[in-house]
Amino acid sequence: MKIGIITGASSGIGREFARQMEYFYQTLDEIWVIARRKEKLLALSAQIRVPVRIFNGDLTEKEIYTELSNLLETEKPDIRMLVNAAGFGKSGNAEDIRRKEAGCQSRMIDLNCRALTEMTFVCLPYMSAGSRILNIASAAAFCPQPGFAVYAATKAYVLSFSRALGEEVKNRRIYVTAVCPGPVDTEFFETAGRPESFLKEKVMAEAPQVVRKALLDSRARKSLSIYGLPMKGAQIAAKVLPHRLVLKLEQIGRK
Ligand SMILES: NC(=O)C1=CN([C@@H]2O[C@H](COP(=O)(O)OP(=O)(O)OC[C@H]3O[C@@H](n4cnc5c(N)ncnc54)[C@H](OP(=O)(O)O)[C@@H]3O)[C@@H](O)[C@H]2O)C=CC1
Ligand SMILES: N[C@@H](C=O)C(=O)O
Repeated sequence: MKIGIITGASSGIGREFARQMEYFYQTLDEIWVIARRKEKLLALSAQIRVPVRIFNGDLTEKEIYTELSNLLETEKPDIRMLVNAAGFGKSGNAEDIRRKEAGCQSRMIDLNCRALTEMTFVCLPYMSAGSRILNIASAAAFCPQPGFAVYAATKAYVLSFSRALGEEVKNRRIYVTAVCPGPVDTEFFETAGRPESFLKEKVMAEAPQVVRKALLDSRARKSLSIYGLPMKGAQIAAKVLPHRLVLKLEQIGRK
């Protein structure tokens, strides 16, 4: 059985991957989707031609990994594509966030970093030559971001982990792509709060385009997928300019 697995499929970027995946992989037997909101996953499954298997759970808790591992062990599917999209952010000074919402940033690290890593290791034994992993990092990974400090740090982890893992599994012909979008119009900002920088509002992208580019880049075995000129510019700027200067420019961009 050939399958795709998508975390964070109940909304935004993850849901869009679920919608587009069947067109990129015409031979998939099932798509397995993971998120906490079951009703959203049920609604998604009604929109997709390929049978969808729903895993309703919290990726920061261990139960979901036990359920998934047991099923993988029983069914031994060939995972053709894993998309790690579950994640969240929170705008504001890190210390203020901690004062107002104790535990929020630790949960963010747990979901954005630990859960993504654990999902990858749970799935890798069931991946074979030509399989793909897409880890949703962010353009926030390119440089530290005051006002998004912990979030940007989690995404720097995702980018670093993905690129190193990509080298480690290359000899098995498994291809890893770190997807680094700038702001995308999804429910993300309901949790994160509207972007502090007016520049982010100006470059807001749509999930279908970001996902289409990511799937094409994955097909082309690229280790990095960056949608749109503004974010490509941001990546180059973060590479060539001293981060001290980029940090100053970011502070000017904050409202
Ligand atoms: N939107 C943006 O501007 C950008 C987003 N990203 C990244 O893209 C990814 C997807 O975000 P996006 O689609 O925009 O945001 P959404 O808020 O629309 O989607 C987040 C998804 O993560 C799931 N999720 C959240 N917490 C948990 C949890 N504890 N356990 C399981 N699933 C969870 C949510 O499902 P549920 O609530 O049902 O559990 C939802 O499906 C994230 O990693 C985000 O950091 C990167 C760059 C830009
Ligand atoms: N890239 C976006 C989130 O990851 C943002 O910077 O708002």
